[in-house]
Amino acid sequence: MSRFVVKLGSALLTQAGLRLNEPGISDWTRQISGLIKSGHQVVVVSSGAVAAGLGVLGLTHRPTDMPTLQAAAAAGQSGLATVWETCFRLQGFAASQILLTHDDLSDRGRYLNARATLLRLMDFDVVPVVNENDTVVTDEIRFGDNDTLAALVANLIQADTLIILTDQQGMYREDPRMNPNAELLTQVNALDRGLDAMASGGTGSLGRGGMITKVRAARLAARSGAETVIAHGKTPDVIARIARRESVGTRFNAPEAAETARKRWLAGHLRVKGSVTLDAGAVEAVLKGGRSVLPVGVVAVQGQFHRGEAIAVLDAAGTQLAVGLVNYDADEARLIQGVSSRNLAKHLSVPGEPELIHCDNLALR
Ligand SMILES: Nc1ncnc2c1ncn2[C@@H]1O[C@H](COP(=O)(O)OP(=O)(O)O)[C@@H](O)[C@H]1O
Ligand SMILES: N[C@@H](CCC(=O)OP(=O)(O)O)C(=O)O
Repeated sequence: MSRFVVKLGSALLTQAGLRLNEPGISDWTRQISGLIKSGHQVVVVSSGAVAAGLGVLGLTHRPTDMPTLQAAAAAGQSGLATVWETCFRLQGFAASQILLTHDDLSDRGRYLNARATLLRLMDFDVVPVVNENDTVVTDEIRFGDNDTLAALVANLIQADTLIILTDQQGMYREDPRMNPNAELLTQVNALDRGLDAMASGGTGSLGRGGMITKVRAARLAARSGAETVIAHGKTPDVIARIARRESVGTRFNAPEAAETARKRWLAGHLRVKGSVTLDAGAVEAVLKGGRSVLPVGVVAVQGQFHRGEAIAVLDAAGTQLAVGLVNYDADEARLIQGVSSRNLAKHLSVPGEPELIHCDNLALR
């Protein structure tokens, strides 16, 4: 048995951006049902609520303001879920709707709950259809694109393969909308940082993330050992062919062994309330030595956060190196930055742990 997350983007799920692509959804449900009948488990991550809602609201263009976008998502989501459910029922399966926000996945208790529910649904052969809960999220906490959400779901259920279906044959060396002669990449290493420069954030008129969010999603999925395949959703039998490991689209190999579940959960904190900047010695200790972040190596503290919350760890250039759970409030961290751990009592009335972030609570980016 293998576990798959199949993500379908807005570019595929709508017809001219105004109606749901029902023939497409019918064909993908047929393919996904085939996988389930062969003993595999599948979670679907489906975009398309906003695009479907535009038609319901009588709009001909995607609005830019949040209330109208959120209204469109609410108006479109029920129709989207109904189409998935109807199509799966015709294949002999039930479907279920799961709407998630970033907060659901950054709170450890809710994360574990979501995991248990998804796994239980699949035990019952009920197909979870996941989307972002667009109607309630604010700009600060939204994933925005469903590529990131799909990668976190792949981490959550420890999927073997994340399949991202879009309106291109895969990832090219350059955006094919800019250079139609760009070369299609068939096999890459998900951890190769060189891929970022080839993937632009440019999208079609409906998508949100472009290729860059897909590359980041592949890297995130690789944390739990999942491979990612990006392919064109209209390639005949694309899902079955990927499951048979045929060469379709771009396969992102996941070379590293899976991280611990706790570190994966930590790495999924994409929105943080603050950060600390490290000096060069501390950067080296954290990156190469796998060491804790000590107050003595901190040169600046940004934002307002509380003990136990997730914060980012930056180098002097502002590059995010890691995310970790901090042992002090921001105000305390400012008092002890640059201070040796044995001298904390001189700066704090109640000194706590010697580490600002313990290495067990630190996930490298
Ligand atoms: N290197 C690249 N290879 C392929 N597509 C790219 C690349 N860089 C940018 N893109 C763009 O990414 C788009 C797909 O992303 P997006 O529109 O967000 O679709 P979806 O809704 O499926 O997520 C493509 O149509 C393409 O224009
Ligand atoms: N949650 C949104 C989808 C966001 C989005 O457009 O994502 P994507 O198609 O992955 O670029 C919706 O249902 O409309």
